[in-house]
Order: sequence, then C-alpha cells, then structure tokens
Amino acid sequence: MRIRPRYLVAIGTSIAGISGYQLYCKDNHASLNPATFTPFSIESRERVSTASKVFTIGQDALSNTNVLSDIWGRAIWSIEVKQPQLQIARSYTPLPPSDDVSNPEKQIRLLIKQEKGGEMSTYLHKLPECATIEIRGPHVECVIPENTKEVIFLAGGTGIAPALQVARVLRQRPGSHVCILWANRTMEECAGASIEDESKSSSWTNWLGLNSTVRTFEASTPITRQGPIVKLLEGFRSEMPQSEASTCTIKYYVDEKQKFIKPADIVQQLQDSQSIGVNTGAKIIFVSGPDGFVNYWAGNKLWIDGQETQGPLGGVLSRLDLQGWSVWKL
Ligand SMILES: Cc1cc2nc3c(=O)[nH]c(=O)nc-3n(C[C@H](O)[C@H](O)[C@H](O)COP(=O)(O)OP(=O)(O)OC[C@H]3O[C@@H](n4cnc5c(N)ncnc54)[C@H](O)[C@@H]3O)c2cc1C
Repeated sequence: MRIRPRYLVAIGTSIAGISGYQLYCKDNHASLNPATFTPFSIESRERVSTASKVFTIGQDALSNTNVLSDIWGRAIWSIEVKQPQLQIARSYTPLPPSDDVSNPEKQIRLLIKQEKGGEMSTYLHKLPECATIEIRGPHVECVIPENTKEVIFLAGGTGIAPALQVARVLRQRPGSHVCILWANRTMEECAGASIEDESKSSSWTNWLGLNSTVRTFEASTPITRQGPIVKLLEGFRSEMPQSEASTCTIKYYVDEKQKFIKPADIVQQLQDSQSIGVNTGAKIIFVSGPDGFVNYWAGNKLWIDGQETQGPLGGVLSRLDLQGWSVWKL
C-alpha cells in the first residue's frame, strides 16, 4: 500500500509531537519551580499516627535538579500543593531527608496532618498510592541569617518540620546551639520519644553529658518503635558534635501526659545560653505550629495589604526578658 506524502508528513508530525510532549513531560517533572504547578507522583506514604503521614514525592523525577540544594543550606522553605477539583492550594514544609543526606534535592518528604474537615489534607490522605499531585515551589519563608548560631525552636504538632530544617542548617555551622521544644497532643505523634523527668534534668548542660546521671525518664513512658519524626530528631542530636562549643537539645512535651512547655523552660534555655556565652551573632526564637500555639507564645501575625506580616510581639514571650533574642513567628 502506498502512503501519500501528505499523510507521511501528518504521521511524522504526530510522532514528533508525541515525542516532544513526552520530553516536555519528562523535563516538566524535573522542573519544580515557584511559578507553575508541576505534576509529581507520590512514591510512598508512611503512617506517623492516626492523623499524620509522611509523604515522599517524586524522588526519581527530582534526581536531576539542583534547585533545592542551595535553599536547604540557608532557609526555612515550603512548597504548595494544589487540589485540582477545588483549585485550592496549601503550603507544606519539606522534611530533611533521612537516609541520603548528601543529596537532599533527591527528596521531597512532607509531614501532613489530616485536619478534621480540612479540604486539602483530607484530599491528600485519601489519594491512592502512586497518585499524581501538583506542586509549586520552593518558597522561602525565612532566611536564617549567616551569623545565627543560637536558636530556640518552639514547635507545636507539624510545626516541627521547619524546626528540622533549621537544625539541618545549623548543624553545618560549627559552634551552633539548637534547642527544640516540641509539643504534641498525644504520645502517638512522637512515638518512641523519651519524656524527660523535668524535676531532675532541664538544662543544656544535661544534654552536654555533664549531668548525665540525672537524665531519667518517666517510668510510664512506653518504649515503642521510634516514629519517623523522632528518628530524624534523634539523628540530628546524635550527629551534632556534643561539646561546649556545639549542642543540640531536644525536649518532648505531650498534653495527654500533662507535660506542657512552660515559660520556665524558655527562661532556662536563655540562662543556659548566657552561661555558655560563646556566640555573638543573631539569636532567634522561632515559634511554629497551629495559630493558637503561635498566638499563645508570640501573639498574632497580622495581615496588612494582603500580606501576612509578623505583627508585634505578644503572648508569653512578650512578658519574658529575652536578653536580646529576636522572635520569628512561622
Ligand atoms: C508556610 C506553611 C507551611 C505549612 N507546613 C505544613 C506542614 O508541613 N504540614 C502540615 O500538616 N501543615 C502545614 N501547613 C498547614 C497547611 O498549609 C494547611 O493549612 C493544613 O493542611 C490544613 O489545610 P486543609 O485544606 O486540610 O484545611 P482547611 O480546609 O483549610 O481547614 C483548616 C481547619 O479549619 C477548619 N475549617 C475550615 N473551614 C471552616 C469553617 N468554615 N468554619 C470553621 N472551621 C473551619 C477545618 O475543619 C480545619 O480544621 C503549613 C502552612 C503554612 C502557611
């Protein structure tokens, strides 16, 4: 059968078109960018608790891009996920990679809590394995000043994700002191965490090992498998050189255990910082979590001309002598 030249042109054009589209899709996968939503597949989901899961997204598709390597080293950042039917987007904060720390750009992992009645989080939790989601980013939420080596991080619930980003940045700065106070409603959100007996141990010096004999834990705390977030936190703690020049303190607080972050915990950290007294750079207290948590500790953020701003310092922190530390609400 003879095929007319004009059909050959049409077939050739179609093949070229399909190949071009496939190439475009391939490139498009690798081009996470802040302006447009790009499809990525969900590679896996790991349950953290009844309400929370860690989603791993587009690991292979991201393997050729360097877009994230710079940002991991200097900032708190997020990405947006789109819900295609409702055309809404929500922000999420990537977790540092757990296994292949040298190639962070290969992974986007998100800790997502399913909110009761929440449109996006429910949509994401109900998606089947290998589903495609559209993401846009990275978006810088806060650049950590180069001279910052001391950070206290008050985190509530999924607000722990930016704390892990900060820990990762400071781990690369010799002489850094990171203190993360993480509050959860239930024990299952931080399964495997050691809940400190606060009457016996409360200062950075204890984590330095100077007081290690009094580091005891609530007898009622069940020894369970460490959840993925606790694993990440404990990984940071053990990787950070524990010396007087460099410390990583992590404390867990759980509502159902009647263990809450108290103003005295912050005062203690400020005093410990003063006694270590090695750093002169910008010292920052970050507050991250649900609105109620942020409001309680640092006051409301304010919307001005359609932009969310820090607003004045309020809440508990405004009543403490912060000794020159600045506060950043996330
Ligand atoms: C920079 C940034 C980073 C973030 N990072 C993370 C992260 O790493 N992990 C994470 O889990 N979340 C993160 N969030 C929060 C996330 O963006 C979403 O806000 C969250 O997932 C809830 O979205 P949703 O669409 O499921 O809930 P929404 O539909 O927006 O609802 C939120 C809550 O409000 C209630 N609600 C909704 N409508 C009403 C109404 N009419 N009346 C009364 N109550 C109502 C819902 O029941 C729900 O509890 C981040 C937010 C920001 C800004």
